[in-house]
Amino acid sequence: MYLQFLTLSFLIAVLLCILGVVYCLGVKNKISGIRELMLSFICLVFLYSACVYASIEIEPIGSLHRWVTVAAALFAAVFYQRFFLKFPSAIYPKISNYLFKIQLSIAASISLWFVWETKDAVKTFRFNGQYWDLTAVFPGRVVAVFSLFLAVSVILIASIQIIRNKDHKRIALVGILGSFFLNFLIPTIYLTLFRLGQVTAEVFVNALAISVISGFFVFHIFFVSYGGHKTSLTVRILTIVLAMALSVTQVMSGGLSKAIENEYDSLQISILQNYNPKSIQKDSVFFSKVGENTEKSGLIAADLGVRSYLLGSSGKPILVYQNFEKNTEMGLEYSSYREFVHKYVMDWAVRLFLGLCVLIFGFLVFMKISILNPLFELLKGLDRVEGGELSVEVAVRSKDEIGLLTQAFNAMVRSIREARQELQQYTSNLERTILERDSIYDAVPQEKILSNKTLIYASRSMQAVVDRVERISGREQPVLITGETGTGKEIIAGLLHELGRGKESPFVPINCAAVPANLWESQIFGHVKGAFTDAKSDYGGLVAEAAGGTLFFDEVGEMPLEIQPKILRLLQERKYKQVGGRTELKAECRTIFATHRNLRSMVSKGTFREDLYYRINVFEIGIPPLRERRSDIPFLANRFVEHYSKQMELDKPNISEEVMDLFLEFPWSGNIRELENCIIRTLADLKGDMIKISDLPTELMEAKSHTREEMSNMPVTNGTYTAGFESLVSMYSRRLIETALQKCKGNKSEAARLLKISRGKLQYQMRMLDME
Ligand SMILES: Nc1ncnc2c1ncn2[C@@H]1O[C@H](COP(=O)(O)OP(=O)(O)OP(=O)(O)O)[C@@H](O)[C@H]1O
Repeated sequence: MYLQFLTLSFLIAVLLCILGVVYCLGVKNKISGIRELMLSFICLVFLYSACVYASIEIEPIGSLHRWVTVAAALFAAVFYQRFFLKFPSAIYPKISNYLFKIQLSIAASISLWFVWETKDAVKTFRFNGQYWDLTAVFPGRVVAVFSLFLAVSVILIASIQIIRNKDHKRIALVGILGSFFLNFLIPTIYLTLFRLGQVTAEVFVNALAISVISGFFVFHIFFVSYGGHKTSLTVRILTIVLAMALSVTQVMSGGLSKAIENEYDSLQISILQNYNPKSIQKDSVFFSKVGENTEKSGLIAADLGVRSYLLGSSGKPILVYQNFEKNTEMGLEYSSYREFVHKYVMDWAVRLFLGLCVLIFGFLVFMKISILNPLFELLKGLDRVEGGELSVEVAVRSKDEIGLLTQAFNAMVRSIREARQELQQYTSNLERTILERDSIYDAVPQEKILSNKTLIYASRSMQAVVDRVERISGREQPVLITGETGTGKEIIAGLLHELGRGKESPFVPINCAAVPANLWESQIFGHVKGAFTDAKSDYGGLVAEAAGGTLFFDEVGEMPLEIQPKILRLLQERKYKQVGGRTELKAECRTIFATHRNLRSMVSKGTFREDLYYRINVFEIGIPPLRERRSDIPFLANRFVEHYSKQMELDKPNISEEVMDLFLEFPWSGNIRELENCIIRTLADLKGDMIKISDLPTELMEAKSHTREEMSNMPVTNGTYTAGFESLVSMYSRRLIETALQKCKGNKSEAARLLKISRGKLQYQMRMLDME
């Protein structure tokens, strides 16, 4: 048995198809590029086999494998199109479902038509020779037209998928058009030339095969690169390797069959001229058929009256044999065939080498662009990070493996950057706390009386906040107030408003977390009667209500993303339209925003618009949490006791020293609101004229007993403080961390939670104390 290159290429294709099916059955990841490559490759092989077999009458559909291929190809083409209609996202699902069913029915009908045309052969099981030469030409053409229609539609659908994907639209379209040109225009040109008799069938088939392979190659590179596949790098490499393998086999098989044919032609001529029946050797080995010129060779065979003969001519023996009554075929004798192939292979090996050099060069360029360049960019980014530049963001050029690596690198740099910011914040807080501690006992209370509240403060940090409010109160630009919940953002917004626009002007607060998503626009901008079902009358909206005064957006971090562009326009152009209204109205209010969220990190996560963030953040006022301005606590506590005892009609009680110490130590995660609530609850149940520990809400009493227990563990035993302040604090911190870690079995996150600090802070402390 002699394997020809053509057979080899078919074998490779079949093998790849089988592997592909096995692979696809096991793949769960729907956006795997490898799965997509395998599926479309299987369909493609069938599709083009059908086109070659059925459309071009190089050889009419004859043997069983051709018949099966054509029928299978019809179904493959339908599935191929279906695949692209659903991948990576479904296009017109309802219509495409109907389309799929109709196409399946057409494929089934054509297949049945084949069977009908060949019913005699099916009955007698005669799938040999050229049995269907005449009968099946017409359905063959239908298959060709149908398959080509499906193939064109596949490219169009893939183009739509790429356009819908939005990224890299233009370059992807260039690729698709290129592959369309290779896949369809080149074969069509060659088909026309072939029909006009300008090129031979072999040239046409070779042109078809090469353009299909390269078209497939280009199509895949572009579709996979820009279709958002996570495994696209592997697929692009696989595609190139596949294209190389197919090109080699195709060029070899095409060239070889052409060369053999030429050889036959010259041999036939010389044999027919120098025919001598006596030189024939019986029972020689036959390897291939010639098919052409059977008339003359048939005459020779008939003349000889035996089944097979070896004719010798010009040193090259050729076999003539008769296999059926009327069919006579010719072929080279095996040893001369082998000699011929060897000679031929050497000749073609050189050309192939040159071709492969071009492909390898292309592969290297691909490696450089797709892999090496992005990797070098990553290395450069790394160098900059090592040099302390943490604002590095390496551009993500694709969504493939290298793209994922770049994203991971960027995420890593981002978290280092955030950790450093956190650390800086922590250090400055620490410094502030130390300053506060020093000033706690000589603080002097200050008051700002607002229309409905009194702002009290004594700490330096709050003094700084109030100074800043006074400085910027006259400006028109938006102000962003940040700080933990309950720190007094709204009261500061009130101060800003009253100092700037005056006590008489309106102050309109809106809590962004409390507005239902569908009512945002009409609440802020107002609506005209009948603009929507519930708009029974005209409503001016909050912007109009705040005219001449201030519109205060509390919890701005909760503002829905869809409404943010409208607020941005309001701030930029100071104009807005009511829902259902036609005229543009002028906004005449000042805007203040407040949030307890970290808007900067929301921007980097894409949950808050960057442009709006920069627009509202013209002046930022950060309010420190209560635990960092403890000198305010005694004055706030006394003011709340005074205010609420009056409200509850009680005689104003005093706060015991022990309670005030606890107030100063307590972590107050809810800040001033928590302190205020604690005093209201205490007053409600108070008996007597002194607030004692036992009168406090349970969580504060528990905190007190824990603090006592913790304080008794302090490494100060003899009251001499010989170790000095720094080492005593370090020793105590070490002991606290050790006990927490022991309790949590070494789990740092849990220990940090127990100590009520962040994990990062715990790790930082452990490093400072040499505990790691
Ligand atoms: N310095 C202060 N002096 C007197 N009362 C204060 C002070 N700061 C805050 N308060 C009171 O504490 C409570 C909470 O304050 P406010 O509502 O302004 O905080 P917030 O930061 O806006 O809270 P949230 O983030 O929950 O909106 C209010 O009752 C307010 O009157």
